Order: sequence, then C-alpha cells, then structure tokens
Amino acid sequence: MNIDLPLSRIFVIKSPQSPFLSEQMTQIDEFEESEEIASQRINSFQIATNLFLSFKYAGQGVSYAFRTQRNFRIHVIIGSIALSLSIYFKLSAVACSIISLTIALVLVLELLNTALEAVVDLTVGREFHQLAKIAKDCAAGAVLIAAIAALIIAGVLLLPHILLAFA
Ligand SMILES: Nc1ncnc2c1ncn2[C@@H]1O[C@H](COP(=O)(O)OP(=O)(O)OP(=O)(O)O)[C@@H](O)[C@H]1O
Repeated sequence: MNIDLPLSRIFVIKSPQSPFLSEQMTQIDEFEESEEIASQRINSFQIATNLFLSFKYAGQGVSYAFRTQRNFRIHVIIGSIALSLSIYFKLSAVACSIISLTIALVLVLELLNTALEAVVDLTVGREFHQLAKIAKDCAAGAVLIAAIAALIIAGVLLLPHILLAFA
C-alpha cells in the first residue's frame, strides 16, 4: 500500500460521485508539478549565498522582533532574570537547562508569531478576514501557552529558593 498518497487524493478516490472529480484530479496533478518547481525555489528571492549571510539575516530577524515587539522585549527581560536567578541560586545543570529551554521556546514562538503576522498582513493587508483572525489568534495563543508553561516551570524550580532567601 502506498502510504505517501496525499489525503486530498484519497478523499477524491473515495468520492466517485463527486461532480468535480476530473477537475480535482487535474488540480492535484498540477499542484504536484508546481510543488516540484517550488521545491527548487526558482522564483524565490535568494541572497543568503553563504552561512555568514544566513546568520546575519537570522540576527536581523531577532533584532527586528526586539525593536518592534513589546512582548518579545518583556520575554527577554523576564527570561534574563530567570536565568540570572538560576545561576545565583546554583540550580542543578538539569534545572538550568529546563529553564533555558522554556525561555527559548517562548522566544522562538514569539518570533514565529511575528513572522506569521507579517505574512498575514502581506496577504490580506488592512482587510478583515476571518482566516487571518484565526491564524493570528492561534499564533498568539501558542505564545500564551508557552509563556504560562514557562511561568509554572520557573515557579516550581525557582520559587522555593526565592522564598528561602527571604525567610
Ligand atoms: N486582517 C485581519 N483580519 C481579521 N482579524 C485581524 C486581522 N488582523 C488582525 N486581526 C485581529 O487583531 C488581533 C491583533 O492583531 P495584530 O496584527 O494587531 O497583532 P498584534 O497586536 O501585533 O499581536 P501580538 O501582540 O501577538 O504581536 C489578532 O489577534 C486578530 O484577532
């Protein structure tokens, strides 16, 4: 059995009465051809020709998020405080690694949220679109969930040390 069969094709085969069957099959074939062309990124704007330039543009992305996104700055500040406290209280290597990973997760999702917002704005501009709302709300929701998880983890690992220091 061919397990690589696209879901859309399985759906079409299982619906022989579909009036759009041949049209859908043509669309799928065209899509597969265009996907091959797209994978070569012939029409893409490619200027990062070496590793150094790739790092430079990645750095510009982080810098853009820091300059323009208030939430990103807040997460960087809270993350830095949490990491400093982990070092100050001499938390174990495992605990420090877990805190670092949760901070990274929040920042990574914040960057992806910013990227998605840019792509949505590029696509729909100032027009209201229900799908644009879903895309932006879900991306923001992903950041929120990661931030709550980070707070819980920081609370579990750091709070006992903070309370002891003030006791
Ligand atoms: N084109 C659109 N169509 C429909 N709803 C939209 C559209 N653009 C934004 N929204 C709604 O407005 C909300 C805020 O969008 P906006 O682009 O201002 O993000 P933001 O305030 O920069 O978000 P964040 O704080 O996550 O960076 C979205 O979560 C969405 O509900």
